[in-house]
Amino acid sequence: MIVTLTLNPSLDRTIEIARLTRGSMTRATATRLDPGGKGVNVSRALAAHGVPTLAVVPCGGPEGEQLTELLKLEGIDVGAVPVSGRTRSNVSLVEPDGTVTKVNEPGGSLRQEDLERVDEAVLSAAVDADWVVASGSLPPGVPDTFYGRLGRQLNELGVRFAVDTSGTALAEALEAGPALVKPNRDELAETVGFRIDTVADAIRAAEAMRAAGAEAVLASLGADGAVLVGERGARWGESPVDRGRSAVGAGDAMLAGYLAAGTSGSEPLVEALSWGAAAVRFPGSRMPGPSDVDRARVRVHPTPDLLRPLSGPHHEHGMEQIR
Ligand SMILES: Nc1ncnc2c1ncn2[C@@H]1O[C@H](COP(=O)(O)OP(=O)(O)O)[C@@H](O)[C@H]1O
Ligand SMILES: O=P(O)(O)OC[C@H]1O[C@](O)(COP(=O)(O)O)[C@@H](O)[C@@H]1O
Repeated sequence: MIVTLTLNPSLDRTIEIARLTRGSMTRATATRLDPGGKGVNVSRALAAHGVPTLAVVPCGGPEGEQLTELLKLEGIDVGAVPVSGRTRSNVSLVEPDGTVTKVNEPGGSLRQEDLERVDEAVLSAAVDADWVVASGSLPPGVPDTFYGRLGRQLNELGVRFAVDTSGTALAEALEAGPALVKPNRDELAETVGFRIDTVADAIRAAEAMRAAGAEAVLASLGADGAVLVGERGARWGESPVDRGRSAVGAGDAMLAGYLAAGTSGSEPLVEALSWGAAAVRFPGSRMPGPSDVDRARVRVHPTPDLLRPLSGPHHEHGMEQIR
């Protein structure tokens, strides 16, 4: 079983519009609502593939109730921890050329007693877990040391810990020696303090993250695929997408694919890339199931082209690269 922890889950509203014009009224052409947050998405992708998973989420207010309802409708086991702060809503505005403008709320505050109950929920579920995955931003009230401390507790239990976050929370988590981290290009650059312009830069940054404590680094590079750096060296692969709809949640689907490979015996980088590319083909943060994943399109390069420049500038969702 794979346990996910999303300390700052969300209701993700995706609104498709013809064109975003600041300061004017725009009518939506389509809209969808997904249960959201990075760990939540990992659980959704795993569940869609029949991989046992539990999503631990603090839930507050009517939005929290709606989140648990939506997750249950997708057949996901939810470890809901009731909290007083309201669950947030995040909005993505999507234009026909694929440009995504995203607004993420900070999320309701968590108090010390909320965090203790979250800890309890994760650690009791961890007893039966192959992995615990902590993903996403920390809501107000949560110290940057939270993931690092959780990682050390999981190490003592002998449970593998994966983390996908940013900033100081990521730097602190590295010190706990996680089995896996999944930075994107911006998170790599922010952590190591140099620009990531080529595959070689990404590999060098991933090596620096290993030196800081991570056992393996799955660094996602948007349209340029991903590098996997671990004790067996560095590998780079890609999975081109012709017609992408939304890269929101693609990193979460990719992480889910990597973890699922451990339970099925498949090649982790191929699973990661094929699940990530499948998510990009869907609107909003819809997660792919088995029939959506096309492993034949994945190219893992035996020798990475180190000098290959990465496409586009550093970006959050990068859909301008998909036409
Ligand atoms: N434009 C794209 N074309 C093909 N694959 C993509 C594209 N954008 C994202 N992906 C896939 O999704 C993965 C995660 O995307 P990325 O934007 O790097 O992460 P995150 O969503 O965490 O910011 C990539 O490694 C890649 O496999
Ligand atoms: O916790 P954060 O960093 O605010 O991110 C939350 C958002 O991340 C998502 O999980 C999508 O993640 P990515 O686009 O980074 O893959 C959304 O569902 C959610 O709105």
